[in-house]
Amino acid sequence: MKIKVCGITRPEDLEALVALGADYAGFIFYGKSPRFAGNKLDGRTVREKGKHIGKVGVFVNADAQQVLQTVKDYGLDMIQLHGHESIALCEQLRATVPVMKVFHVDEKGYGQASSFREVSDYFLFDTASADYGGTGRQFNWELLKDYRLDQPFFLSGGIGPDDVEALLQWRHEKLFAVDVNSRFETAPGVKDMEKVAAFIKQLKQNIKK
Ligand SMILES: O=C(O)c1ccccc1NCC(=O)[C@H](O)[C@H](O)COP(=O)(O)O
Repeated sequence: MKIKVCGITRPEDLEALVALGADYAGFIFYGKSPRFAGNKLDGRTVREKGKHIGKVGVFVNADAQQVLQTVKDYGLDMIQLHGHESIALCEQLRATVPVMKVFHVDEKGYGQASSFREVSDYFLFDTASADYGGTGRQFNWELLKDYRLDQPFFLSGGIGPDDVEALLQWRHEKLFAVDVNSRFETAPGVKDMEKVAAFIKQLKQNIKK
């Protein structure tokens, strides 16, 4: 199982993630997020310090030009579309960069994921919220048990330091990565690297695939 740590806003946190062997770092390019990276990290820093980690840019209802310029500036390896982006926009962007479309999970299911299967490389499943993401709240993972699409998914939403055992127990053949964020912070955008280190170590040491 891969690990993505989202909401990185400090060069030292990016460096630490690389040293810890995290698979992906997430950078939020959504101005209303308290984890907005656009005014705290410049492209050169991210490209240089993030050479050995997958760099994922998180966008919410941004237009194609803004996304593509950011992909170029920051050397992003994948984009995470966390808002109400259309199938057409995903298709357009995917011609340049791999796309991970986000769906919010509730009792009704996991949104329109099946309609986006031709235009997404991955899905990310997060907790439903008006703020889009970073809620620190978990959804019931069992709601994904009937997920049968081809796309591998990132499991997200309120995953915290105490969830290692539950993650190791929970099995789904399409579970590709776990995404963590606000439960590993001392303040929004400031990661608690001791907690992140312990989480990565425990998960990587015990995971079977
Ligand atoms: O984290 C944010 O502030 C955020 C705001 C708006 C859109 C997305 C955002 N985060 C994207 C992520 O991928 C988070 O890791 C995901 O929502 C889970 O966050 P958390 O519940 O805090 O673990």
